[in-house]
Amino acid sequence: MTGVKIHDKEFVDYISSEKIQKRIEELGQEVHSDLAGKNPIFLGILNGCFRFSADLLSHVDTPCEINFLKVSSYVGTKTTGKVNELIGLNVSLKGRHIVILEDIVDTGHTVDFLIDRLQKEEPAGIKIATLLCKPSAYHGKHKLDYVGFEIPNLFVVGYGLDYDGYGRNLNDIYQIKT
Ligand SMILES: O=P(O)(O)OC[C@H]1O[C@H](OP(=O)(O)OP(=O)(O)O)[C@H](O)[C@@H]1O
Ligand SMILES: Nc1nc2[nH]cnc2c(=O)[nH]1
Repeated sequence: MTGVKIHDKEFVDYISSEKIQKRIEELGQEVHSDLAGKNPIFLGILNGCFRFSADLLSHVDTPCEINFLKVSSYVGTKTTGKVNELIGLNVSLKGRHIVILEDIVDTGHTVDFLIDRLQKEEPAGIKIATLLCKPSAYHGKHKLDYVGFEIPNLFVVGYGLDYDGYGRNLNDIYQIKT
C-alpha cells in the first residue's frame, strides 16, 4: 500500500487487505455459530456492501438467502425535508432471522431507518453486521451486533467504499489525508 489519490483528494494507507480478510473470517465464524440452522436471510445494503457481503458469506456454511437492497435519500417536500426509501424488498421477511450487511455505519441514520422499516415486516429478529463503525459519529438507537473495525471519524475509501463513485475496487482501505 502506498496511498491513493482520487480526484482532488489524497488518502493514506489505513487497513490492509490481509487485515480485512483476517477480521472478516473471525466475524463470519461468529455469524455462522449464531445463525446456523436458523435459515437466516442476509440483506446487503448497496452499493458499498458488495465486497464485505461476498467475503463474509464465504465463511457462513449454513442454508441461507442473500438479497440486496438500496436505501435512497431524496427531498420529499419543503416541509418533510430528507426522506429515506427502501428499494428492492421483494421477499417476505415474516418470521425470518435477518442480518443487515453494511460496509460502514457512520451516524447510524441509515441503520435506524432500515431497522424501523424492516420491523414492519415482522421478522423473528434483526442483527447488524458492519465492517467499519465510527463510534464518535454514531448516535443510532441500535446495538451493532458484529463490527469489524472501530475507526475514527475520518472519511475512508476502498473495499467497497467510494469517494464520488471511485475507489470501491481497491482491496485495501485508505483514510483521507488530514
Ligand atoms: O450511518 P450513516 O451516516 O447513515 O452512513 C452509513 C451509510 O453510508 C454509506 O452508504 P452511502 O450512502 O455512502 O451509499 P453507497 O453504499 O452507495 O456508497 C454506507 O454504506 C451506509 O449505508
Ligand atoms: N466512502 C465513505 N462512505 C461513507 N459513508 C459514511 N461514512 C463514510 C466514509 O467514511 N467513507
